[in-house]
Amino acid sequence: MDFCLLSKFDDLFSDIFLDAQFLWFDTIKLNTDHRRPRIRSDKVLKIIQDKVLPTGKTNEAVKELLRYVMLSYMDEVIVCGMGWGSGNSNSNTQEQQLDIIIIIPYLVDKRMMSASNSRTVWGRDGLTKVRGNLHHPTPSLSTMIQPVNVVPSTVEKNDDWAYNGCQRRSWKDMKKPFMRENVMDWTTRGNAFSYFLSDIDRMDYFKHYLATKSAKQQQEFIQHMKRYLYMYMPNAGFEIADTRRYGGAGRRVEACVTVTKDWKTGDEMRLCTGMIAHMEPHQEHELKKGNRDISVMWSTRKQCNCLFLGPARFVNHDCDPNAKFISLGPNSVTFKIIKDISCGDELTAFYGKHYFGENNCECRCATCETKQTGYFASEHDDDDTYSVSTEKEEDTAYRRSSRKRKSALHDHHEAELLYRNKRSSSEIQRLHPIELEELIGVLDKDEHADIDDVDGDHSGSNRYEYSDSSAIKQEQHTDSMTTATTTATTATIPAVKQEMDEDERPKVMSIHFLCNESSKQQQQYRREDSLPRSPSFSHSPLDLLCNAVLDAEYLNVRPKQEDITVVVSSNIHRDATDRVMRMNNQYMALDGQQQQHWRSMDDDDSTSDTKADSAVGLSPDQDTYQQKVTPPPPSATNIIEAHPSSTTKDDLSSLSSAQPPQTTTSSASTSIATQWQHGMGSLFDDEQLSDLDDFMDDVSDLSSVCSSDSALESISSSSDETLGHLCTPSPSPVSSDKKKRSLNSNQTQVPRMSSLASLSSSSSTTSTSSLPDTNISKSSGGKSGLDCVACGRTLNSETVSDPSAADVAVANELATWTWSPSAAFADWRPQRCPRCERHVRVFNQEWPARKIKKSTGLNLTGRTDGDPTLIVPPTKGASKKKRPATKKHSNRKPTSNQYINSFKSTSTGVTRKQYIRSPPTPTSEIFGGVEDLF
Ligand SMILES: C[S@@+](CC[C@H](N)C(=O)[O-])C[C@H]1O[C@@H](n2cnc3c(N)ncnc32)[C@H](O)[C@@H]1O
Repeated sequence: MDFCLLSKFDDLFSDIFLDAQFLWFDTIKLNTDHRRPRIRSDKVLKIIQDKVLPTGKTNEAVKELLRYVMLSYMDEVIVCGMGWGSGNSNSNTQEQQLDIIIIIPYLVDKRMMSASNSRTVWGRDGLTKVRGNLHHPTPSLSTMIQPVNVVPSTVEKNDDWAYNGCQRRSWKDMKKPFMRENVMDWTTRGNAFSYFLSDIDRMDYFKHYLATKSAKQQQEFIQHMKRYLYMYMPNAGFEIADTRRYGGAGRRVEACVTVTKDWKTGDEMRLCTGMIAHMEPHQEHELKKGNRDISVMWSTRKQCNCLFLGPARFVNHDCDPNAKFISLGPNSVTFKIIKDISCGDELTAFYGKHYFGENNCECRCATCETKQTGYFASEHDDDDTYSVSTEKEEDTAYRRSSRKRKSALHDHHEAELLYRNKRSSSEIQRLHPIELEELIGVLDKDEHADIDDVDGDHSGSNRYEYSDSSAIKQEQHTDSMTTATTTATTATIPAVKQEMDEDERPKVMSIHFLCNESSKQQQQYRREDSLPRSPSFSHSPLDLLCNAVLDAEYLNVRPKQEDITVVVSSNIHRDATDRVMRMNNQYMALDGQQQQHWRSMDDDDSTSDTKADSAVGLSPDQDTYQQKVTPPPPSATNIIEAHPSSTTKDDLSSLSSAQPPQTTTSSASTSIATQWQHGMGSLFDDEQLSDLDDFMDDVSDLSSVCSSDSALESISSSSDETLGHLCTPSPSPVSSDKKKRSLNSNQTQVPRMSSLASLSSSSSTTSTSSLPDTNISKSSGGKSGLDCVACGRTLNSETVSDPSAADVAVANELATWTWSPSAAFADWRPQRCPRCERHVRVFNQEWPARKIKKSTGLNLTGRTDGDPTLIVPPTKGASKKKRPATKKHSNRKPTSNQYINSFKSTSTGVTRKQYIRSPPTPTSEIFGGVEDLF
């Protein structure tokens, strides 16, 4: 697919399907000239809610979208006209002539515009203001619109006013004085407008947009639109959320993907897809210039950079990811789960070893934070690190100051070894009994299998059950067909080339299954493969041994691996000789049958891979590794949970000091999560749930925005005394300066705790995001004194730990917990946190009220202590429960009748739908208002 086009499509769809719906910040766009289209997002949402959310009918949604978007556009126009007429001096007073001004979009029939006898020219500022209130950006409107005067009272249904020119009539002909409501009434009855709109109806926006596109491009447009719609499908199992983890010092909000249900290892998230487009070097350069090269991937097969777009592009990198890229076809990518993921966790993949600088030295993933590597590596240890023994050097390979020097060497060495590894596979066979060629064969075969699978078995956890499945399959089929001609390519050579050519190695995600080359290219690769290898590598025993070691590792991991990019982890070199000798000895000691068995075990092992994409191939077995470094002693936190009152400080402190922090944290996280799930489980009765309920259940709080330290704070506040000990500053060698860098997405500053420090980023991404909002209300009483009415989190002001981030925080105001009333919303105070607001708007569900079937005395956090400060939103079974938070905010000024009504009904017992209408928020207020209009 053409890069330019795909990037434009992606900007458009991420805007209308994400930014305008789901998120309260704008995702990064690839085109600087992108402007949000003037499409009513509530209309789009309605289509999604009608067609996709309940039944997953994306085809119908696409049809509707294409048909109605222009109509929505005109609705907006009417509002603008009304706003202007009601308050501006350009319009006459109630008793006098009044022009209702309709802005006719540029794209609308030109005849209408030429027919207009416009008198009133809109000032750009006035228009900006009106439109600003409607949450629309203001592009160069002056070039996009033309004023037209219409006199409402005199325009009859069949008046051919548009073509005969607009006649100006007196507003006083109207029976009622000009009031906002009358205009609404008029527009609703809309004689003229019904005619007008029906005309517009035939000129829809997207059709116009697509008119200039070829049939293939139109197809791609629709296909890409569907990729975004898949996000809303009931069985999608993921959603796009926000995170500050990767946002740099300014804690910029970025997008991430969080899962909305539990995923098991081996599952494929086939509704979270991305498309890859080939990119020319100059295009890449352009992206780089604008700092928009976020989704660039290196295709080792195509030997070029590609752009990776679609919802899948929001998956962030983690050095110990829980998913890996897999192919849905030559240009289509999705994810395979490689570690069990709990609902609410962030989905992560491995981009490549050097994506974030040498050895990912700038990586901010949770794993790096836990291990104090990457961005979180200690400056403190740097200088000593490089000069110590080799083994130690490998242990501290990611230390910061030595990073450049070391990694340069490391990479060179690595690439060399890698190349030799490939080169001398025959020699290695002599050393090692398992045939490398065979293994590579398996890899290729598996890659085929993976792609073939797309067309075949859909019996996985997320198979397509809806009418669009055929369309999806069709796409996949097309992709697969293309793939069939290309998968024969041997991927190892480009991989080696990539590793070898240090200068050319791009800072890109490494996806290796891209395989769209022409057969000519494939032949070229094959030719290269058969060429004699470079003689520049020595054949010394040491080299051969290294090769053997690499192969030993290679063979040690699961051979069913689609990824082909091979990156050698520094850990691999450790105990290299030992391992080879041991393996050989063991193998040789077996009789023929056992050897056969050993091999088949290797073949069958489907659970050992823990690294996605390129890292998996040669990474040491993760389980073994983890067992080595983190023995599982009893966890202090577990004890606290089990016996909160009986655990003494001494017990805790001794436990705390007796075990490695990672272990404690990890256990704590798991344990708390389990406890919570257990508590919540008692609320639910899964078997009785309808399909819809299942979906609702799947939609969860995505805690990326949640301050992980808030959770810590909550935990610590829940057993303040007990945990007091643990809250002493960590004896970690990390300097205090460095600690500040453990910023993550925290808003609340709490002491770093030795045992709980890494709770916020406990191993992998299974961190607090999967935790409930335990004791949220206890931690509330924030400075602003506001709690989210749904989840109870405190809507407190942002505390930015990094002084350099302060200005950025201001810019991010709307995307944070911080609120500041603007002129437009002077009477509005936030009552839901952004996440809950989003769920209410999009899913018609108050988070986390869904799925709760009956009142069990448990509050929403799953605790049974009946804390009166905790909020229990009305649910199916407990709809009459009074919400303390409602009471708490009841003295606030209601902003609309609707608010008051729904407010009343809340206190008398309401349906869930009624409940979600209250209280007003910026979006609900606006959209509510606009809905009232039409
Ligand atoms: C493919 S995008 C992922 C989605 C991205 N967060 C967004 O909002 O569009 C890749 C970008 O995400 C950020 N990112 C992802 N993983 C990261 C990590 N482990 N460390 C630092 N930045 C990361 C970087 O800005 C990177 O360029």
